[in-house]
Amino acid sequence: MMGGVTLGLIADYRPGSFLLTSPRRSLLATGTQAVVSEPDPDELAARVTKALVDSDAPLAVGALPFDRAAAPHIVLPTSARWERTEGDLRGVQRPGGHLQGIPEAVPVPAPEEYERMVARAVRRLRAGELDKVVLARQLRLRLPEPVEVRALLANLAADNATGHTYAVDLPGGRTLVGATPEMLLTRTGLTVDANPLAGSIARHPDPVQDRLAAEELLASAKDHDEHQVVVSDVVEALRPFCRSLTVPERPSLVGTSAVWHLSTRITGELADPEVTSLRLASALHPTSAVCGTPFTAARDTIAELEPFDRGFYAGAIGWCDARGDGQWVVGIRCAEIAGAEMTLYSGAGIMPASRPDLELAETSAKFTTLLRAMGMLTPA
Ligand SMILES: C=C(O[C@H]1C=CC=C(C(=O)O)[C@@H]1O)C(=O)O
Repeated sequence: MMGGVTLGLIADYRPGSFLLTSPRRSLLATGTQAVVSEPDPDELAARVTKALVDSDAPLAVGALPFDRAAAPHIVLPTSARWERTEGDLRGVQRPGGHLQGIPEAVPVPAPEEYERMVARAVRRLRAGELDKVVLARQLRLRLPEPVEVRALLANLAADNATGHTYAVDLPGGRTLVGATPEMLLTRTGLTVDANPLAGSIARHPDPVQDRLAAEELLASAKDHDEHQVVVSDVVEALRPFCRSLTVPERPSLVGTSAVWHLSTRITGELADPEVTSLRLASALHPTSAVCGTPFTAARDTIAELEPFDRGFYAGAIGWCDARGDGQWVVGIRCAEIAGAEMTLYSGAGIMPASRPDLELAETSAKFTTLLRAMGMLTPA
């Protein structure tokens, strides 16, 4: 099925591997020497660094869950390979079939209930109880056959060449697979980069309409406010670790295959070279791009209104080496896969000016990243 197609490292992906692509290079890690699942961020970073120094593992890979108190899943693999990301990644044949043809596709909550959730959140936001909250929903699919993760990864990478395609094994025989446009944090020596995204609009198959959608986003006060909340939070989270920080005045526009986003690239210089990328990722995550602000009020609102546990959705996925360098991305535009069962996740930032119908439409657009890679939607 994948013959003759340039897939880079994805061709060697096997169940249990860890894959993270970026536009320039991709990482495939295999085997397990040790697993670290300590929730305390300082302790986690210290244990992972010690394990790396004491072992011959080239780096540590894995995921932090959305809930800071829940156990992370960090693995010391037996081997890791880097490869330049191929410029001409192409997808493989998509299984095909329209969503209506899938035997079971259950939205959780039902769309009208999601709109009610958003309306409740908007009332709280307008009453000043919090400034922003990100509310997510699921789409649960039961497929006729187990999901072919490698083929799905190939399609995700082909459709989302400017983002990060990932697969990470989770405890309990589940795999989190996705293609995120959002880089949480990269540490290279003393340099730290973060690229928060927030404020979105669905893309359009017609180029003229697509450009109009992008302009609508760039002109939207609600989306700029939503974006600014995230930028301020990321800057505040990085400040204690950095000697200096550079923050552009205005966001720029980035596009995935499905959505336009407002994006800001923040750069900093670390004050302490001992602070690892894993420690920084734990300090930043979950940002208000996936949770909200103030943090505690947003987290409690999510726990109260969302009818499921996010698990590793909206967590952080990445790697860290013995020097502390590494990269972590935000675990969105993803699905948790267990055999023939697939749970897709999609969230939207809710602000006082949010409209429930538009937030529902935004989450539907975000689902299309996975649905298109599964061949369940005609490509735009
Ligand atoms: C929470 C998600 O997206 C976040 C990232 C970028 C833009 C977002 C927004 O505009 O709402 C979300 O904050 C998701 O895709 O599930």
